[in-house]
Amino acid sequence: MITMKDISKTYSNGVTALSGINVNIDQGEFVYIVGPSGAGKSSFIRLIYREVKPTSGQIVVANKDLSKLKERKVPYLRRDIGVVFQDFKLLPKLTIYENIAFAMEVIEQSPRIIRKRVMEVLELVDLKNKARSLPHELSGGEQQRVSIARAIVNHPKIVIADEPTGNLDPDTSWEIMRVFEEINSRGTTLIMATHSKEIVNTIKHRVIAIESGRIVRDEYRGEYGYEG
Ligand SMILES: Nc1ncnc2c1ncn2[C@@H]1O[C@H](COP(=O)(O)OP(=O)(O)OP(=O)(O)O)[C@@H](O)[C@H]1O
Repeated sequence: MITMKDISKTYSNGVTALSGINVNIDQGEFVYIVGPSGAGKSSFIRLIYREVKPTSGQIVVANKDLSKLKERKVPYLRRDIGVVFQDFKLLPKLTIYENIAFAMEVIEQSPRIIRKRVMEVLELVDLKNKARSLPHELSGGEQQRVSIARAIVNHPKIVIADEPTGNLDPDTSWEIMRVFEEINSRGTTLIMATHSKEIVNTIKHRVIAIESGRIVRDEYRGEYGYEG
């Protein structure tokens, strides 16, 4: 599903965020990306949905070689990938329903299919009763569940989450994890960068640890491995 071969990334300011990255992630896996601040976790994640391009090496995502992918084909790659951010990134003037529907409108789905699917994902994240609310009327945890609903509405093969619980309290974080577990159990590959020792050590999955731009550990059912 995702293969990186000898990937390195040096930004234009000369900072090398990643080097010598070799990794293979299969369909249906759940992978935590852990490591100290500045280690390269976000850079790793951004490579997958081609928010950044590697300086060297090969990366294949959902059978697409990203080094060869033309700019105009990037939207097709993004259909295979749902992205969840720490700060939700909901559109403030649109209702919850409209925020999610928007992701389907841009790929020109019919109104009938949109209506059915949006209600389906709202049900999955248990927010049907908030469909007409605006984002600011929801709690942080609810807003994050909306952003997860939006990420999965087009049935992506991969969901990527960069610090999705970073702005949430522990109870709310567990709710978010329950939703991710449900999505992953239906066969979606899940990749999540996190600083949460509790989550990684409680809900066991593969752990890829990055330090100073290199993979230093890759374990199935691994531990967080850092303090704090
Ligand atoms: N767009 C950019 N331009 C220049 N340097 C960058 C850019 N993005 C990240 N970096 C640098 O690359 C290195 C890795 O950053 P990255 O954000 O990938 O780390 P991280 O592990 O996600 O950190 P954190 O846990 O703090 O989010 C850091 O030194 C950072 O300053």
